Amino acid sequence: MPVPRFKSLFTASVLPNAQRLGCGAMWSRLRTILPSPNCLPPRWYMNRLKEDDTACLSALHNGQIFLFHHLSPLLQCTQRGTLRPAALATSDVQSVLERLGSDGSLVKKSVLVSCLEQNQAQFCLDVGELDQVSVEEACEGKFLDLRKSLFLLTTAEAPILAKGQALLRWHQTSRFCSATGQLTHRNQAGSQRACSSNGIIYYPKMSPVVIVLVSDGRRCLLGRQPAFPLGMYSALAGFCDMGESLEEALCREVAEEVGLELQSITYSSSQHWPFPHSSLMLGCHATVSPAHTQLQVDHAELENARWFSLEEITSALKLQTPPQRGDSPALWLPPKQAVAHRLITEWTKQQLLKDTDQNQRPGSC
Ligand SMILES: NC(=O)C1=CN([C@@H]2O[C@H](COP(=O)(O)OP(=O)(O)OC[C@H]3O[C@@H](n4cnc5c(N)ncnc54)[C@H](OP(=O)(O)O)[C@@H]3O)[C@@H](O)[C@H]2O)C=CC1
Ligand SMILES: [Mg+2]
Repeated sequence: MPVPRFKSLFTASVLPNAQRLGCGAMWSRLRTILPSPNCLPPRWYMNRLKEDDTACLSALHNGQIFLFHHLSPLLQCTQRGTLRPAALATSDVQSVLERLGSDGSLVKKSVLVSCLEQNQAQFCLDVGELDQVSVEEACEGKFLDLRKSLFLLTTAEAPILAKGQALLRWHQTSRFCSATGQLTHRNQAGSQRACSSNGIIYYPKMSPVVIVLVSDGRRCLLGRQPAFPLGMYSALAGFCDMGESLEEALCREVAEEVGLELQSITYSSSQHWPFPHSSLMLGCHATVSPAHTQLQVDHAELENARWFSLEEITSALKLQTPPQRGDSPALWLPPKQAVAHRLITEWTKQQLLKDTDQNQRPGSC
């Protein structure tokens, strides 16, 4: 497809304004002069689909769907033996649903999650009301628990599944208005619900969660919850309390869970995480004084927490398969898609650089 001249014009002049004014307002002003949908940058096109039910329905008919069954995504095996989320053409999903006796309205319950470069929209749909095995056979895939999927998937589509599950769950649990008790109705994109009696609009909610990799300069601190897979340790995390800043939440969580006082905090990156409902994970690094590293683990929160050396972490990062019952307990780290993994990788790189710098100093042997 030829690159539209509009695109470079928007990127250079309109996009910065859109960011300043807020995309919604900017979109309303510009919708009359914009070119056809597949010339729009994907983010703008997504915004249009959220506001225009007819356009969204048409995008759904020409789009792709990731299927879920009771919130577990459908995965397919690739020729190389790896797993990938099944992105099915809407027309194919429609025929499968009809063959399995569902009426045509089910597909309209899809929620908009993403958009490919050529503005082909991607949706998620939960077909929990149909027989799981029949859908798996018809679509040549398997529905797999999302937590397990995130450990197995290496594709860039993993965050789309996480977002899709969070949105689907929100719709399943937000059918009634909390003010009037009346039914709520969703827009076609699934980005909001409105009360049928007083029009209050509800948007999907996320809980802010802080997550921190604490270091004493030589080692990093990881904790283990009883529900974690065998051998897995992760960075310390906790929900923000109402009114707390990121820094206050971090200091409180670390003090509560392991009894340490943080010296410095640096922000790293954030991530949407679909568990337990829908969280915005705010990832940070923090340091404690090497003189005060004694842990007081709160066993109501954590099964265990301990300091890990650089060697232990680098070996764990190389592990390809999770430890099995009966193995000697090896350290197993969170999946690559998790912000905890990113924090651990960043810390490891920083420590290796520090070691290299020290070895290259004049006089070091
Ligand atoms: N992506 C990643 O890399 C990682 C993500 N995480 C995620 O971080 C999340 C938080 O970590 P965790 O250590 O469990 O948190 P906390 O240490 O805050 O402990 C969890 C407890 O906090 C209470 N709580 C307070 N606010 C909420 C809320 N909005 N939703 C649910 N529970 C709340 C609940 O207690 P009660 O039941 O008593 O009310 C819950 O059991 C986890 O859900 C986990 O999935 C964790 C590690 C890595
Ligand atoms: Mg915690």
